[in-house]
Amino acid sequence: MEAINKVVAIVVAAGKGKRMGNDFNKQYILLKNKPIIAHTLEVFEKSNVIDEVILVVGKEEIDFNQEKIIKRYGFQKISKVIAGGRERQDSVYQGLVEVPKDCDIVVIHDGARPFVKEAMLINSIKTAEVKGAAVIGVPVKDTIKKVKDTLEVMETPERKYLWSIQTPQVFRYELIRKAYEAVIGGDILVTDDAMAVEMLGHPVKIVEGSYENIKITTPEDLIMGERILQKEEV
Ligand SMILES: Nc1ccn([C@@H]2O[C@H](COP(=O)(O)OP(=O)(O)OP(=O)(O)O)[C@@H](O)[C@H]2O)c(=O)n1
Ligand SMILES: C[C@](O)(CO)[C@H](O)COP(=O)(O)O
Repeated sequence: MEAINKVVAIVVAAGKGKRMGNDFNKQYILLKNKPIIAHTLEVFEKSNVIDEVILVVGKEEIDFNQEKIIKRYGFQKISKVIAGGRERQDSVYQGLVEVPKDCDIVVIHDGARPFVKEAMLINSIKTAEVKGAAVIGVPVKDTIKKVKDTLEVMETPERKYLWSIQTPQVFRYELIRKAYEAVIGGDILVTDDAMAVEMLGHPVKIVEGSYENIKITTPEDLIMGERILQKEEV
Protein backbone atom coordinates (compact mmCIF):
# COMPACT_ATOMS: atom_id res chain seq x y z
CA MET A 1 0.00 0.00 0.00
CA GLU A 2 1.33 3.44 -0.99
CA ALA A 3 1.79 6.06 1.73
CA ILE A 4 -0.92 8.70 1.80
CA ASN A 5 0.22 12.32 1.69
CA LYS A 6 -2.74 14.53 1.15
CA VAL A 7 -6.50 14.12 1.47
CA VAL A 8 -8.59 16.80 -0.25
CA ALA A 9 -12.36 17.10 0.12
CA ILE A 10 -14.64 18.51 -2.56
CA VAL A 11 -17.91 19.70 -1.05
CA VAL A 12 -20.51 20.34 -3.76
CA ALA A 13 -23.12 22.96 -2.93
CA ALA A 14 -23.91 24.44 -6.34
CA GLY A 15 -27.39 22.97 -6.77
CA LYS A 16 -30.62 24.95 -6.99
CA GLY A 17 -32.58 23.06 -4.38
CA LYS A 18 -35.67 22.92 -6.62
CA ARG A 19 -37.26 20.06 -4.71
CA MET A 20 -37.15 22.14 -1.51
CA GLY A 21 -39.44 24.67 -3.20
CA ASN A 22 -37.74 27.87 -1.94
CA ASP A 23 -36.50 30.71 -4.13
CA PHE A 24 -33.00 30.38 -2.65
CA ASN A 25 -30.46 27.56 -2.37
CA LYS A 26 -31.55 25.06 0.30
CA GLN A 27 -28.00 24.91 1.71
CA TYR A 28 -28.56 28.28 3.42
CA ILE A 29 -31.66 27.14 5.32
CA LEU A 30 -31.00 27.23 9.05
CA LEU A 31 -31.00 24.07 11.14
CA LYS A 32 -30.65 24.94 14.82
CA ASN A 33 -29.76 28.50 13.80
CA LYS A 34 -26.91 27.50 11.50
CA PRO A 35 -26.99 27.13 7.69
CA ILE A 36 -27.00 23.51 6.47
CA ILE A 37 -23.76 24.07 4.54
CA ALA A 38 -22.04 25.36 7.69
CA HIS A 39 -23.04 22.18 9.58
CA THR A 40 -21.51 20.13 6.76
CA LEU A 41 -18.29 22.15 6.53
CA GLU A 42 -17.83 22.05 10.30
CA VAL A 43 -17.38 18.26 10.18
CA PHE A 44 -14.61 18.63 7.58
CA GLU A 45 -13.01 21.53 9.46
CA LYS A 46 -12.81 19.49 12.69
CA SER A 47 -11.76 16.25 11.01
CA ASN A 48 -8.30 14.85 11.68
CA VAL A 49 -8.19 13.11 8.30
CA ILE A 50 -9.01 15.99 5.94
CA ASP A 51 -6.19 18.33 4.91
CA GLU A 52 -7.96 20.73 2.60
CA VAL A 53 -11.48 21.52 1.38
CA ILE A 54 -12.57 22.83 -2.03
CA LEU A 55 -16.04 24.34 -1.84
CA VAL A 56 -18.11 24.36 -5.04
CA VAL A 57 -21.03 26.79 -5.10
CA GLY A 58 -23.25 28.67 -7.55
CA LYS A 59 -21.40 31.34 -9.56
CA GLU A 60 -23.44 34.13 -7.96
CA GLU A 61 -22.96 32.71 -4.47
CA ILE A 62 -19.15 32.81 -4.22
CA ASP A 63 -18.98 36.16 -2.38
CA PHE A 64 -21.85 35.20 -0.10
CA ASN A 65 -20.04 32.01 0.88
CA GLN A 66 -16.75 33.85 1.49
CA GLU A 67 -18.41 36.38 3.79
CA LYS A 68 -21.40 34.70 5.40
CA ILE A 69 -20.18 31.13 5.67
CA ILE A 70 -16.37 30.93 5.63
CA LYS A 71 -15.55 34.17 7.49
CA ARG A 72 -18.61 34.03 9.73
CA TYR A 73 -17.88 30.48 10.97
CA GLY A 74 -14.07 30.80 10.83
CA PHE A 75 -13.39 27.89 8.47
CA GLN A 76 -9.62 27.58 7.89
CA LYS A 77 -9.35 24.48 5.71
CA ILE A 78 -11.21 25.84 2.69
CA SER A 79 -8.49 26.56 0.14
CA LYS A 80 -10.76 27.50 -2.79
CA VAL A 81 -14.35 28.53 -3.38
CA ILE A 82 -15.23 27.91 -7.01
CA ALA A 83 -18.25 27.98 -9.31
CA GLY A 84 -20.04 24.72 -10.08
CA GLY A 85 -21.81 23.63 -13.25
CA ARG A 86 -25.26 22.70 -14.53
CA GLU A 87 -25.42 19.15 -13.15
CA ARG A 88 -23.89 17.73 -9.98
CA GLN A 89 -21.34 15.88 -12.12
CA ASP A 90 -20.22 19.20 -13.68
CA SER A 91 -19.75 20.71 -10.21
CA VAL A 92 -17.70 17.71 -9.04
CA TYR A 93 -15.56 17.93 -12.17
CA GLN A 94 -14.87 21.64 -11.58
CA GLY A 95 -13.69 20.66 -8.10
CA LEU A 96 -11.47 17.86 -9.44
CA VAL A 97 -9.75 20.27 -11.82
CA GLU A 98 -8.76 22.42 -8.83
CA VAL A 99 -7.32 19.58 -6.74
CA PRO A 100 -3.59 20.15 -6.08
CA LYS A 101 -1.13 17.78 -7.77
CA ASP A 102 0.21 16.35 -4.50
CA CYS A 103 -3.23 15.02 -3.51
CA ASP A 104 -3.58 11.24 -3.12
CA ILE A 105 -7.16 10.83 -1.97
CA VAL A 106 -10.25 12.85 -2.90
CA VAL A 107 -13.34 12.83 -0.67
CA ILE A 108 -16.46 13.98 -2.53
CA HIS A 109 -19.38 15.07 -0.38
CA ASP A 110 -22.80 16.70 -0.88
CA GLY A 111 -23.09 20.04 0.90
CA ALA A 112 -26.69 19.00 1.57
CA ARG A 113 -25.62 16.06 3.81
CA PRO A 114 -24.85 17.78 7.12
CA PHE A 115 -24.94 14.62 9.28
CA VAL A 116 -21.73 13.08 7.93
CA LYS A 117 -19.54 11.79 10.78
CA GLU A 118 -15.79 11.60 11.34
CA ALA A 119 -16.02 7.78 11.49
CA MET A 120 -17.47 7.73 7.97
CA LEU A 121 -14.56 9.83 6.72
CA ILE A 122 -11.99 7.65 8.47
CA ASN A 123 -13.48 4.34 7.33
CA SER A 124 -14.08 5.36 3.73
CA ILE A 125 -10.61 6.91 3.38
CA LYS A 126 -8.99 3.75 4.81
CA THR A 127 -10.92 1.60 2.35
CA ALA A 128 -10.15 3.85 -0.63
CA GLU A 129 -6.44 3.72 0.24
CA VAL A 130 -6.55 -0.03 -0.26
CA LYS A 131 -9.25 -0.46 -2.93
CA GLY A 132 -9.08 2.83 -4.82
CA ALA A 133 -12.80 3.58 -4.49
CA ALA A 134 -15.13 3.53 -1.46
CA VAL A 135 -18.64 4.87 -0.93
CA ILE A 136 -20.79 5.20 2.16
CA GLY A 137 -24.14 3.40 2.03
CA VAL A 138 -26.83 1.59 3.99
CA PRO A 139 -28.85 -1.54 3.15
CA VAL A 140 -32.30 -0.64 1.75
CA LYS A 141 -35.20 -1.33 4.12
CA ASP A 142 -38.00 -1.25 1.55
CA THR A 143 -38.58 -3.55 -1.38
CA ILE A 144 -37.27 -1.86 -4.52
CA LYS A 145 -38.94 -2.34 -7.90
CA LYS A 146 -37.65 -1.51 -11.34
CA VAL A 147 -40.53 0.05 -13.30
CA LYS A 148 -41.40 1.24 -16.78
CA ASP A 149 -42.34 4.89 -17.60
CA THR A 150 -45.96 3.70 -17.36
CA LEU A 151 -45.27 2.58 -13.75
CA GLU A 152 -45.75 -1.05 -14.71
CA VAL A 153 -43.38 -3.19 -12.67
CA MET A 154 -40.59 -4.83 -14.65
CA GLU A 155 -38.81 -6.71 -11.87
CA THR A 156 -38.07 -6.88 -8.15
CA PRO A 157 -34.35 -7.23 -7.50
CA GLU A 158 -33.40 -9.36 -4.50
CA ARG A 159 -33.21 -6.94 -1.57
CA LYS A 160 -30.13 -8.41 0.04
CA TYR A 161 -28.13 -7.05 -2.90
CA LEU A 162 -29.51 -3.50 -2.71
CA TRP A 163 -27.85 -0.64 -0.85
CA SER A 164 -28.78 3.00 -0.71
CA ILE A 165 -25.71 5.05 -1.53
CA GLN A 166 -24.78 8.31 0.15
CA THR A 167 -21.72 10.51 0.29
CA PRO A 168 -18.83 10.73 1.23
CA GLN A 169 -17.51 8.93 -1.83
CA VAL A 170 -13.74 8.54 -1.68
CA PHE A 171 -11.23 7.74 -4.39
CA ARG A 172 -7.60 7.76 -5.33
CA TYR A 173 -7.18 11.04 -7.19
CA GLU A 174 -5.87 9.63 -10.51
CA LEU A 175 -8.74 7.12 -10.64
CA ILE A 176 -11.61 9.59 -10.10
CA ARG A 177 -10.02 12.18 -12.39
CA LYS A 178 -9.74 9.58 -15.18
CA ALA A 179 -13.30 8.40 -14.55
CA TYR A 180 -14.74 11.93 -14.78
CA GLU A 181 -12.64 12.81 -17.85
CA ALA A 182 -14.41 9.89 -19.57
CA VAL A 183 -17.88 11.11 -18.53
CA ILE A 184 -17.75 14.89 -18.90
CA GLY A 185 -18.92 16.11 -22.29
CA GLY A 186 -20.65 12.79 -23.02
CA ASP A 187 -24.32 11.79 -22.96
CA ILE A 188 -24.41 9.77 -19.77
CA LEU A 189 -25.54 11.45 -16.57
CA VAL A 190 -23.89 9.85 -13.56
CA THR A 191 -26.03 10.16 -10.45
CA ASP A 192 -23.12 9.51 -8.13
CA ASP A 193 -19.33 9.62 -8.42
CA ALA A 194 -18.83 5.88 -8.07
CA MET A 195 -20.91 5.34 -11.20
CA ALA A 196 -18.18 7.06 -13.25
CA VAL A 197 -15.59 4.72 -11.72
CA GLU A 198 -17.78 1.66 -12.31
CA MET A 199 -18.01 2.66 -15.99
CA LEU A 200 -14.22 2.33 -16.18
CA GLY A 201 -14.61 -1.23 -14.93
CA HIS A 202 -12.90 -0.48 -11.62
CA PRO A 203 -14.44 -2.09 -8.50
CA VAL A 204 -16.06 0.10 -5.85
CA LYS A 205 -16.37 -0.97 -2.22
CA ILE A 206 -19.27 0.03 0.05
CA VAL A 207 -18.58 1.13 3.62
CA GLU A 208 -21.61 0.94 5.90
CA GLY A 209 -22.76 4.38 7.06
CA SER A 210 -25.84 5.61 8.89
CA TYR A 211 -29.54 6.04 8.08
CA GLU A 212 -29.20 9.51 9.60
CA ASN A 213 -26.73 10.64 6.93
CA ILE A 214 -29.64 12.04 4.95
CA LYS A 215 -29.49 14.42 2.02
CA ILE A 216 -31.67 17.42 2.78
CA THR A 217 -33.81 17.40 -0.35
CA THR A 218 -37.49 18.12 0.47
CA PRO A 219 -39.22 20.01 3.34
CA GLU A 220 -39.81 16.76 5.33
CA ASP A 221 -36.03 16.33 5.53
CA LEU A 222 -35.79 19.59 7.51
CA ILE A 223 -38.04 18.16 10.23
CA MET A 224 -35.93 15.01 10.32
CA GLY A 225 -32.77 17.15 10.38
CA GLU A 226 -33.96 19.17 13.41
CA ARG A 227 -34.76 15.88 15.20
CA ILE A 228 -31.34 14.43 14.48
CA LEU A 229 -29.66 17.56 15.85
CA GLN A 230 -31.90 17.54 18.94
CA LYS A 231 -30.97 13.91 19.60
CA GLU A 232 -27.26 14.70 19.19
CA GLU A 233 -27.52 17.49 21.80
CA VAL A 234 -28.84 15.15 24.52
N1 LIG B 1 -25.40 21.45 -10.49
C1 LIG B 1 -25.29 20.99 -9.26
C2 LIG B 1 -26.32 20.18 -8.69
C3 LIG B 1 -26.17 19.72 -7.39
N2 LIG B 1 -25.07 20.06 -6.68
C4 LIG B 1 -24.94 19.63 -5.29
O1 LIG B 1 -25.03 18.23 -5.20
C5 LIG B 1 -25.64 17.85 -3.96
C6 LIG B 1 -26.75 16.84 -4.18
O2 LIG B 1 -27.70 17.39 -5.07
P1 LIG B 1 -29.24 17.65 -4.75
O3 LIG B 1 -29.61 17.26 -3.40
O4 LIG B 1 -30.02 17.16 -5.90
O5 LIG B 1 -29.29 19.25 -4.72
P2 LIG B 1 -30.00 20.21 -5.71
O6 LIG B 1 -29.56 19.94 -7.10
O7 LIG B 1 -29.73 21.55 -5.14
O8 LIG B 1 -31.54 19.85 -5.50
P3 LIG B 1 -32.70 19.78 -6.59
O9 LIG B 1 -32.36 18.60 -7.46
O10 LIG B 1 -33.93 19.60 -5.77
O11 LIG B 1 -32.67 21.08 -7.34
C7 LIG B 1 -26.14 19.14 -3.30
O12 LIG B 1 -25.31 19.44 -2.21
C8 LIG B 1 -26.07 20.14 -4.41
O13 LIG B 1 -25.82 21.48 -4.00
C9 LIG B 1 -24.07 20.83 -7.25
O14 LIG B 1 -23.06 21.13 -6.60
N3 LIG B 1 -24.20 21.27 -8.54
C1 LIG C 1 -24.57 11.45 -4.84
C2 LIG C 1 -25.86 11.09 -4.15
O1 LIG C 1 -26.03 11.89 -2.99
C3 LIG C 1 -25.79 9.64 -3.71
O2 LIG C 1 -26.98 9.29 -3.12
C4 LIG C 1 -27.08 11.30 -5.02
O3 LIG C 1 -27.10 10.38 -6.07
C5 LIG C 1 -27.20 12.72 -5.54
O4 LIG C 1 -28.35 12.83 -6.31
P1 LIG C 1 -28.99 14.24 -6.62
O5 LIG C 1 -30.19 14.01 -7.48
O6 LIG C 1 -27.92 15.02 -7.31
O7 LIG C 1 -29.38 14.78 -5.29
